[in-house]
Amino acid sequence: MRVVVNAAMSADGKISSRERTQIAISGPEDFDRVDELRAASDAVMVGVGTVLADDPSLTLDSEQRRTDRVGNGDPSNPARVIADSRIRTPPDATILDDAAPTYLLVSEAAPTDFMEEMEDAGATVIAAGDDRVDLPSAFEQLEADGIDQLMVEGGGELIFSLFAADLVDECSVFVGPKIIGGRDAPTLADGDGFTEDFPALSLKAVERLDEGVLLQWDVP
Ligand SMILES: NC(=O)C1=CN([C@@H]2O[C@H](COP(=O)(O)OP(=O)(O)OC[C@H]3O[C@@H](n4cnc5c(N)ncnc54)[C@H](OP(=O)(O)O)[C@@H]3O)[C@@H](O)[C@H]2O)C=CC1
Ligand SMILES: Nc1nc(O)c(N)c(N[C@@H]2O[C@H](COP(=O)(O)O)[C@@H](O)[C@H]2O)n1
Repeated sequence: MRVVVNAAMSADGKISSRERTQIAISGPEDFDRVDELRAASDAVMVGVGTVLADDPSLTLDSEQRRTDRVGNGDPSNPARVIADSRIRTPPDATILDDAAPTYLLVSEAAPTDFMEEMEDAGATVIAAGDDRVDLPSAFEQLEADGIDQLMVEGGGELIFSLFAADLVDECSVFVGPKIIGGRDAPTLADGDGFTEDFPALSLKAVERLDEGVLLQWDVP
């Protein structure tokens, strides 16, 4: 499975403010590129922190792209994937609507009644890991279900874990014309951070977009 990380950060490297509310860092050109990347992916993933902060839909904005996917024999929207060890996703979260299939990656510590509630809401629950989602194992199960390209939008905790598990193939970051600041504001990769063996990136493309810059790296 190809794993493509895509996010937007401020000029000072923040993906949100310390209040963890959704901030539009991308401009219209970048949001359109994100929609195109979603359309080219089998599934779009975020961590439960992003679900709680943003209540995203993770679906396509463009009607034409939905029509094109159906013409190619795909569902109109890519599937949605949430890493949520103990099921903190609220039952009324937008990602549980019927606009696209949703996979909830949970751990064995997730309460059984919550798992049933999510399945009743239409989600496919995949359990992997004792206390926290074991991403390599969960990804094997997604791949077995036909997900060949997974786009990961964030947030910083999930992205760090993906780099730590050596699961990222490509990383695209839009750097927007804002300073957000704040030592507690989330960055592209949070978690515990690396102190050695820093993942190395190979620069693939640099492009001016909106009033910012799109940077694209391969992760060898
Ligand atoms: N500018 C941008 O492009 C984007 C910005 N954001 C912003 O990011 C912020 C949210 O980021 P953040 O708080 O880091 O949350 P994340 O979306 O990264 O979710 C993190 C949570 O995912 C769960 N999780 C389950 N398994 C794992 C695992 N193996 N590794 C890591 N996490 C796991 C954990 O909760 P548990 O232990 O309960 O399972 C963890 O706390 C919001 O402010 C949002 O607006 C988000 C996406 C894109
Ligand atoms: N690419 C990008 N640029 C920004 O400026 C952003 N704030 C985000 N946020 C991500 O998009 C999700 C919202 O998606 P929907 O519009 O609800 O489908 C949000 O949850 C973040 O993952 N991304």
